[in-house]
Amino acid sequence: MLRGLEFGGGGAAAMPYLVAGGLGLLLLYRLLRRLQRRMRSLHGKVVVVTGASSGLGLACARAFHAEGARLVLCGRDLRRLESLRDELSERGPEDRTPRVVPFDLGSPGEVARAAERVVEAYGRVDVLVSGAGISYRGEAALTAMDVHRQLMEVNYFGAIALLTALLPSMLKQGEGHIVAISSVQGRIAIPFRSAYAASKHATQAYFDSLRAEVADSGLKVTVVSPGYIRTNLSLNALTADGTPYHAMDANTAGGRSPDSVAQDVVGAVLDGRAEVVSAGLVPTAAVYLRTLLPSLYFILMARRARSDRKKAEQA
Ligand SMILES: NC(=O)C1=CN([C@@H]2O[C@H](COP(=O)(O)OP(=O)(O)OC[C@H]3O[C@@H](n4cnc5c(N)ncnc54)[C@H](OP(=O)(O)O)[C@@H]3O)[C@@H](O)[C@H]2O)C=CC1
Ligand SMILES: CCCCCCCCCCCCCCCC(=O)OCC(=O)COP(=O)(O)O
Repeated sequence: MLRGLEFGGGGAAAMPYLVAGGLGLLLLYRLLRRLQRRMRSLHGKVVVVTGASSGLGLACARAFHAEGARLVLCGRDLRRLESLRDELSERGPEDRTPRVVPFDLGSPGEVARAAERVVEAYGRVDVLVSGAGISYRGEAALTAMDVHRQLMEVNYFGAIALLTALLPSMLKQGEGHIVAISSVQGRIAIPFRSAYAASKHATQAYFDSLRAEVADSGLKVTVVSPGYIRTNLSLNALTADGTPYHAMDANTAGGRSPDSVAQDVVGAVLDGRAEVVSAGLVPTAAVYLRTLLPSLYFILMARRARSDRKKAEQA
């Protein structure tokens, strides 16, 4: 008994040393990661960015260019892609002038040809940032099937069609990095986002499978799951009948800056991370809640649906 008490007392006395040791190990781990990151470089790497004409993709293009990468810029809006190319070409040597490959990810016929032009641009692809995407706002029960299909076509099928066309050359190289820009809505589903959340859940699952399959081929796969970002996403979102939503949501307007999320994307590539949840406390907590206490999460989401519906009726 006495011995036990003595032991207990000794354990309490050792606690500060254990805490200090733990913190020391954590600091050492962070320091090593920072050193490792400094040793990796994106200089001269060929980085393909889809969705480079706006928002997060545009910010990623700027961030990778600042790291010394050679860029291939993709999107539909040629004018905005060319304007980004001109902006970046003024900031780097001529051999790093970005190439522009415009195409519609929602048009299956265009993707294979576009992939050829993407590889031709610099003769290789080191990093693919699959950032293009559209969102949606609507009641599942009232949503036209064409809208569900369009969300899947752009966010999921288009993205994996491009990747499938680029994979053989990346596998042949034996090194490369694939970054899927998903969303926290690839981990949790919220009301009135059925088509969007479904397309992002599909993205998460596909890239998790792929990561395992290419693990021994020298290719890394990162899924980035951001929370709200200040971009045009809500303006461009589709509604239940397929017409654009055309409004800036408060959540979108109050979201993180695209530049800071782009820094997380660059960091994830430099650190070779498998996944990054780039979101605030509440969306991140929601991801854990959905996994650990799903019944509570479902109750909260039913409440959210009721409240959103009431707000829409009053508006
Ligand atoms: N904003 C947010 O709150 C969040 C965004 N995300 C994700 O970030 C990604 C980027 O979105 P974000 O920057 O916010 O939104 P934006 O609307 O600002 O940008 C979307 C980009 O996707 C491109 N795109 C859309 N449709 C197509 C298409 N059919 N073919 C080719 N390119 C297309 C657009 O280019 P163009 O018009 O030239 O075709 C544009 O460059 C998306 O995958 C989104 O789901 C994730 C979490 C939160
Ligand atoms: C601190 C304890 C919190 C416990 C969690 C309670 C659950 C609260 C639910 C919160 C839901 C967060 C949703 C976040 C959605 C989001 O960030 O989505 C990112 C996007 O992709 C945005 O696309 P959208 O078209 O929806 O604007």
